[in-house]
Amino acid sequence: MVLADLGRKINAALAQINKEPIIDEKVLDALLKEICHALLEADVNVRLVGNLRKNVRTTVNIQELAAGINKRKIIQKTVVDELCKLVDPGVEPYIPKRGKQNIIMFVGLQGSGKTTTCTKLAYYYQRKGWKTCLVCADTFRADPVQIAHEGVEKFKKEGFEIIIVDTSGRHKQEAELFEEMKQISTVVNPHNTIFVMDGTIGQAAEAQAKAFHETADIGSIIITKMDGHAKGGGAISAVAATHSPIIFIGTGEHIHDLEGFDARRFVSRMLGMGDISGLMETVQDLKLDQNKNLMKNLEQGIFTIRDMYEQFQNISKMGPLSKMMQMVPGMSELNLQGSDELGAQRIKRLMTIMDSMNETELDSDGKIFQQQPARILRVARGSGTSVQEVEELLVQHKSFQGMVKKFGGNKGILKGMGPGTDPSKMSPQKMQAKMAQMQKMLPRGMAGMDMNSLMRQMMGGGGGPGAPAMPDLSQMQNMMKQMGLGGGFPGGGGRR
Ligand SMILES: Nc1nc2c(ncn2[C@@H]2O[C@H](COP(=O)(O)OP(=O)(O)OP(=O)(O)O)[C@@H](O)[C@H]2O)c(=O)[nH]1
Repeated sequence: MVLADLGRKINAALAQINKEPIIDEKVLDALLKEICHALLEADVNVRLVGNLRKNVRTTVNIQELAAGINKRKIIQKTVVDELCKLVDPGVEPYIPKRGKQNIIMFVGLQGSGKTTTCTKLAYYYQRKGWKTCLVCADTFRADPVQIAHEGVEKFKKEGFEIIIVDTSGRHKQEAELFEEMKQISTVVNPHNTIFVMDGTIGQAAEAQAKAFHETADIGSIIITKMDGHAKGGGAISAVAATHSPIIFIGTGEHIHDLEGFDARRFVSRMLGMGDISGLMETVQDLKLDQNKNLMKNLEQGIFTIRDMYEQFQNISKMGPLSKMMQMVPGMSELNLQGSDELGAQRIKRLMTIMDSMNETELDSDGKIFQQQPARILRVARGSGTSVQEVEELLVQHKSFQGMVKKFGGNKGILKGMGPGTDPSKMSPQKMQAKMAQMQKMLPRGMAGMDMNSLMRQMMGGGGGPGAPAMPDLSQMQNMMKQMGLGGGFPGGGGRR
């Protein structure tokens, strides 16, 4: 993601002031110049960048700051606050209400990713247990207004809670598009109109957002295509043009590639500081607390084969592992997109093997297979795999057990995240402590690595027992293996 470049540049500028012996006007000017330059390069609107510079200068008055006050900290905090303001209009988005009918209308230009995003959003709510449906008024036929109206009325009668209306962006004339949008809006009377914007459009974003804002009562924004080469800065201007909050960003073409948006978390992730509360929410979404046995086991550092099976089931529902990894402080710079397919395929394969295990085996810690190797042959035959693959699964399980001991247990990261914990209510101190704890758990020497060669090493299947030892990379590979990613399986590949 190109935003990571922006984050890196801002980070470097912020870090630079730590090296300056004296913080004076000159240092502040140089810092602001660097930051503004980076923002402009990322296509953030010139006026917004100018505002940011002015606001920082107003808030941080070097002359008036008393001696002894930590000027560096004040400058850094002010810059982060201003970056957050860029993407946060200070307006609360519409929150759907349970048990009610929430009509959500999508608008946006052709190709912005509307239809894809409607589907992702419908799936997002469905996964969370809402009765959800889609009205496809995104049609070539001449009667989209009627289709939208009839569709919404039908689903209202049937008691759907989330009714998403997709509209068309295929018009030769902008005026026609806006007229149709108005007519559909009148007949479906949406609770929330979501403006979908392509994250790659750069400086054109502001004018486009303004035009939509003047016609439709835009309630929220979703920015798509924030994977790949989106500079993203242009789309940020949409917030200022519409005074509407970004609620999600699209980060790929798959149904899971929709991420909730929160200004502070976004900036924190962009600056490589991780997104602990996002990670905690994701972990909570795994509904560990509904599985009392697992929670109890984790706290004691126990992890049976069945636990692994259930976690794979949950993870498959949650979407790509790379999304979770990017929330870990220091991991955001790793572009793990390509490994998702591989991870998903691998998980499926491993689950097939576990499907052929009996109750005793599933509830065991895996040692039973070493004691009675005939079981391995039986499972391999039953699952249509090979002895080697079953053995690989057992190795995988063992490394997960190690991970659970590290992350779980009394001092683990999962401690305090049991049933009823709400990460959004966690105190900043506790959040900070968790973050520091996670950072300590990361493999040594990750910072400053050549990411390309790291990716080559991880995905190239060069790892696994027997591979030449690489001090930093082997640790990284281990971690990736433990998370179920990377080509590090012994004899990688197997039958697929
Ligand atoms: N990489 C990436 N591609 C996306 C994302 N969202 C949508 N796309 C792709 O963008 C293209 C256009 O998406 P659509 O959903 O058809 O766009 P639309 O706005 O509905 O377009 P019309 O139906 O023509 O109005 C498709 O190829 C999608 O797969 C995203 O977040 N990332």
